[in-house]
Amino acid sequence: MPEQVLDTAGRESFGSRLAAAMAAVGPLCVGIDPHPALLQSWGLGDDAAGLRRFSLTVLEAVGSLAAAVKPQVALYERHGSAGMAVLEEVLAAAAQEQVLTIADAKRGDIGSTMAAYADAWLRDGSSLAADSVTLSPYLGFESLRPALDLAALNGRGVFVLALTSNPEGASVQHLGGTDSVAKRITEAAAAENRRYGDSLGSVGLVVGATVGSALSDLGMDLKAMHGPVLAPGLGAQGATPADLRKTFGPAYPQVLGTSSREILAEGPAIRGLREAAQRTLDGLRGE
Ligand SMILES: O=c1ccn([C@@H]2O[C@H](COP(=O)(O)O)[C@@H](O)[C@H]2O)c(=O)[nH]1
Repeated sequence: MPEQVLDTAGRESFGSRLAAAMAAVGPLCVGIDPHPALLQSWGLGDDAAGLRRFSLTVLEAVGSLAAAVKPQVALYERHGSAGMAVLEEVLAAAAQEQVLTIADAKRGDIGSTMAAYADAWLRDGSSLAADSVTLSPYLGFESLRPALDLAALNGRGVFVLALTSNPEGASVQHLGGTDSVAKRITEAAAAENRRYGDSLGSVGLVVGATVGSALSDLGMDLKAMHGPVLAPGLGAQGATPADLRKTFGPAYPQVLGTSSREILAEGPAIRGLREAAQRTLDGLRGE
């Protein structure tokens, strides 16, 4: 088992909890993305009741096969307050079942507003509190400080966008060549993770499974970043577990592969969802 690391307030850090979950279960995160087309194919309404049934079914099916689940916040938000109430229930149900959560909210703003986002997603007692949240560093990595500090205080974590899985991301993230925007974000995350020594830090990055040779082209050292790497792009976006191993090389042990639509398309049967998640997990484990 990985070494247990404590955060500022003396609780087990997010990085330590995630490392333990990845060691116990494997490097799979399942995305909970209740797209309208999926709700329809599951025979559910595109409404709060449909969202609730969809999300709790996914959790029941894959909770024991996933180191974490990642609800896509936008797909709850499009239902307004009723959708956000369902998201609160899903986050609470995952916590009850001791499945780690990554709220895929991609928040980012000036520091004073960022503090409010941090309160929503990372503060004890918030109805939306998750184990971790995705953040956008477009206003500058340091603008994320309120979330970085609150996460470190509360045993929670963040995943900062570095190299996203969509082809358009390169037009911003690759700028600067060997001193690229993405490399600067990676270095800033590495600096945050120094407090955790050689253990997995609580400041992770999002790097798409689809980025090909970008890591070596841009000279990005994810191993030295010492944090978890959330890698979307498996399945529906075309990447395979073998691509992940090739793309991440020596940093592969830090990588949490995440897949949504490819697995979700096998619902609503619990068995279909579980088999799809198991196939992805086997691929990620190299079995
Ligand atoms: O670079 C990124 C960052 C986040 N995502 C999110 O991950 C899932 C992927 O869903 P699939 O159905 O497996 O394609 C989705 O919620 C995205 O918003 C990403 O794809 N790429």
